[in-house]
Amino acid sequence: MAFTAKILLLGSGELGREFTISAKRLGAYVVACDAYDNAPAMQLADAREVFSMLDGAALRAAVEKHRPDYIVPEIEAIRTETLVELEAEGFHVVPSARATQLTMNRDRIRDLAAEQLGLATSRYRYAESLEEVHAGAAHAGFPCVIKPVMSSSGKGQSKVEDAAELEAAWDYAVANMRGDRRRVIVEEFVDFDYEITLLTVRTKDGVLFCPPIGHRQERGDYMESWQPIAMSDAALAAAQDMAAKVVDDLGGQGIFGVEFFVRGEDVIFSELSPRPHDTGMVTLVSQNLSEFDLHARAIMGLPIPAPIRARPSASAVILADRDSDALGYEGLAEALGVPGGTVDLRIFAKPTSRPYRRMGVALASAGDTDAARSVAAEAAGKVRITYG
Ligand SMILES: Nc1ncnc2c1ncn2[C@@H]1O[C@H](COP(=O)(O)OP(=O)(O)OP(=O)(O)O)[C@@H](O)[C@H]1O
Ligand SMILES: NCC(=O)N[C@@H]1O[C@H](COP(=O)([O-])[O-])[C@@H](O)[C@H]1O
Ligand SMILES: [Mg+2]
Repeated sequence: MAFTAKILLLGSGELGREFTISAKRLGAYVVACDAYDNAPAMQLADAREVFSMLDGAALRAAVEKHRPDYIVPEIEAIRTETLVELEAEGFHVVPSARATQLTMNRDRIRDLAAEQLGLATSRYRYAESLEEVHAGAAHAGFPCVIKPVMSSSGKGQSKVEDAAELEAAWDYAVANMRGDRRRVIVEEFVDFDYEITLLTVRTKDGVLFCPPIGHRQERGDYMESWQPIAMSDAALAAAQDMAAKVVDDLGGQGIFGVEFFVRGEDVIFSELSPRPHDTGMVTLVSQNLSEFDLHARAIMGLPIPAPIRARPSASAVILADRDSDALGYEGLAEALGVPGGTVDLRIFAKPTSRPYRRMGVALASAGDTDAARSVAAEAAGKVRITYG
C-alpha cells in the first residue's frame, strides 16, 4: 500500500476521529487504538487495535506490529513509561514522550510551569492524605478546588467552600482518580472573568497561535466554546508568552491546547494538552485549517500559512443522559435548519452512552460570537438521542 506516513493513534474518541480525517486527507495510513471496539476514530481508520493504553506490554506489541512513523497520543491515560522506552529505541512519539508524561500528571506539569518556568498559577499544594488536604486548603484558602493528579474531563474534581467539605472532596477524588497514585492538588479557586484555550502549534520552524477560544465548563467538563474571544492585547500577549515557554520546554511538533484563567489583566496558567483540545472542536468551522489539520501538518513537517484566522463561531456539546447500547439520533434536520448562522454537526457514533457522555457537538458560524453561541446551543438542543 502506498501512503505518506503511518500513524498509530493512541485513543480513538471524537478528537481522534477528526484527526484521522485530517491525516488521511494528507495520505496517511492510520491505525486507531482504544480500549473498546468501534470507537469513533476506528470507524474511519485503516486498521484498529483494541487494548488498554495503560497496558505497557499491549502498547509495545501494537507498536512493534505496525512500526508506525508517528505514535500520536489522543488521550491522557497512557502507559507513558513505555512511550519513553519506545522513543529511546527510535520511535517518534508526538509531540514527545516527555510531554505526554508530564501532562498526564497535574503535579508534574504544574511543577514545571510554576517552579521551573515561573508562570503565574493559582496557589496550590499537593496532598496524599486527608490531613494533608486540610493543610493544603489552609494554604490555598477557601473556596478551593480539589482534583486528582491523574484525571481528565473533571473526573474526581470538586469545589470546596469550607473545611467541613474537605473529607467528602478527598473521598470523591480518590474514588474517581485514574491510575494508582492517591494524590490530589488542592488549589485556590480562581474567580476568573473568563477562561480560554490558546491553541499553540509548535512546528519545525517555530511557534504559531490560533485566535483564543473562550469556553464554559460544568462539572469540570466543557459545555460550549467560542472563537475568537475578545481579550486585551496585553492579556493575549501574556498568554502567548507563557504558552510559548511551556511548549518550547516540552518540545516536539504538534498542537497544544494551553488553558488559562483570566481575571482583569491577570492571566493565570492552568494546564495543557499536548494534542488537540476538546474546546478546539470549534475550529472545525471557524478556521480554514482546523486544530486537527494543524496537528497533522505540524507532525508531518508540512507548512502552515500564517496568520491563522477565525471567523466568529461556536460549539455546543450534545450529551447523553443514561446508559445504553442501542443508540439512535433524531432531529438532525431541525438542528441543521436553525436560522441565524451556518450550522454543522459532528455525531461521534460512540457505540454506548452513559450519563453526561459527550456524543456529538453542534457547530455554528454567525455574524458575531454571541450569535454563533446561541445558534450552536439551539442546534445542540434539537438533536435528540434515542435509547432503544
Ligand atoms: N482553580 C480553579 N479555579 C476555578 N475554576 C477551576 C479551577 N480548576 C478547575 N476549574 C474549572 O474546572 C475546569 C476543569 O479543570 P481542569 O482543566 O483542571 O480539569 P481536567 O479534568 O483536566 O479537564 P480537561 O481534561 O477536560 O481539560 C476548568 O476549565 C475550570 O472551568
Ligand atoms: N477532555 C478530553 C477529551 O475531550 N477527550 C476526548 O474524549 C474522548 C473520550 O471520550 P469518552 O470518555 O466518551 O470515551 C477521547 O478519546 C478524546 O477524543
Ligand atoms: Mg482542562
